[in-house]
Amino acid sequence: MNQSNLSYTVAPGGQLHGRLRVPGDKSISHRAVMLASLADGVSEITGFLSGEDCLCTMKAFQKMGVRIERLGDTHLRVHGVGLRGLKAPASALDMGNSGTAMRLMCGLLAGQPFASTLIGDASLSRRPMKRVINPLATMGARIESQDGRAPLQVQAVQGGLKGLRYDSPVASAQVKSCLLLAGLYAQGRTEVYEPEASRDHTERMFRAFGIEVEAREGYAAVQGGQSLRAADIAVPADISSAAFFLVGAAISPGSDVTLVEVGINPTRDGIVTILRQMGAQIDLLNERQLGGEPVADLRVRGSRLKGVHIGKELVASAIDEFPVLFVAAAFAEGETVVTGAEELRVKESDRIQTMCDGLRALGISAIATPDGMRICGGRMHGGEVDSHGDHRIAMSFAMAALCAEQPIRILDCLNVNTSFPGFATLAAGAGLRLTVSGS
Ligand SMILES: O=C(O)C1=C[C@@H](OP(=O)(O)O)[C@@H](O)[C@H](O)C1
Ligand SMILES: C=C(OP(=O)(O)O)C(=O)O
Repeated sequence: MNQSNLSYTVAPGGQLHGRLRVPGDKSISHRAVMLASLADGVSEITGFLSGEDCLCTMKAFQKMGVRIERLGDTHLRVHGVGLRGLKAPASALDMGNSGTAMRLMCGLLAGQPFASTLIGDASLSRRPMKRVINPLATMGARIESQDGRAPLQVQAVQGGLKGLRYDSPVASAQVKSCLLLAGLYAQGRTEVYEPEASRDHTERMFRAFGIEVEAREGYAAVQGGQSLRAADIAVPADISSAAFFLVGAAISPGSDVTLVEVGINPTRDGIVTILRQMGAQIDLLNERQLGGEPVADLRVRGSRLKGVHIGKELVASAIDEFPVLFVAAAFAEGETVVTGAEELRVKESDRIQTMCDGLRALGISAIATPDGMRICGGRMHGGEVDSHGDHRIAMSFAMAALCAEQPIRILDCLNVNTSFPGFATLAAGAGLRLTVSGS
């Protein structure tokens, strides 16, 4: 996607109120489509995120011969073709803006008896793919790239893949899940060790589809050749989308918001831990299980926040929430220091630099470091920021307006649709003074 002329203008002040359901979890929606497509039998997915990223995954499987019915905006019926039932796609598979889709598909396609090509938009074509290409090559896959970047040409391999034991240098669920998916097609066992625990949705969903997987913190392993049996999946609301409202309500005194049915998987709940350390008032209500994942209703009320130090041990469990956490830090008393978060530099944008530039443009004192940021809480005067087409940056600065002194204009916001269709309407309904212009 090229730069869009869709912008947000958010008038300062206001509070957030209400009982809201943010859309379905992006990570879980991708995986649900993938595993349902590879299963024997018909699966239904409810609460599916019909954002651009997951729609790319859905279209990729349709191109490979999987019948997927859309029974509603968030309700899919997937006619699985079995582990070995995919057909060669007639043209390149477009993964849009989605790193998760490209990396997971790369593993899954490496096991197919046909060649395929994965492409993406300008942002995705800049992101590093050697982290999956190299271990897949050790398994016997042949993937050609543009010096480690998309387009990726995945070749059919004679003789199939072989399992591997991989010590991943990064805590990345995308790398781990890519290898576990390839591992389904490999001879023997595929094992992945990680420096910190990354999100475990793949492991949980493997079990739901009848795949035996051995998993513990920082380790996951699967035996090749297992078949998947169809399963119905109910997707929880996405904690990464809820995060914008958690921070928006936490920074604006008088706010009181309840976010319902939010996934609180312990590999994803770093945002709650960190905000509570900052002094936020968050209650977890009605904790229960949904589709093999823990969920709760999260009630958050405005409070005074204080700066904190966030180190590597919390990074993976809040990786996509740092843009909005930097906004919380901008309004907290004292200094917030984030370290061990260099992965933020290779997301949809360089999220350290983009956030630092934006915060400084709005009058906040922030210093980017190679692996994080130092932010001094203070007064935000408002102004114009560029999201660089990064959905999470756009939504984070929108929430900042709640405590700014002047309006904030945010450029290039179209990609909000990749993860959070309906954000502007939901946020405005809850009290954010947001107007959208352009297309
Ligand atoms: O596996 C996933 O669904 C994801 C893993 C994370 O990426 P990394 O695995 O690259 O850290 C995260 O940033 C991304 O939004 C979704
Ligand atoms: C990093 C993200 O997604 P992906 O890696 O799938 O593009 C995100 O949604 O913040």
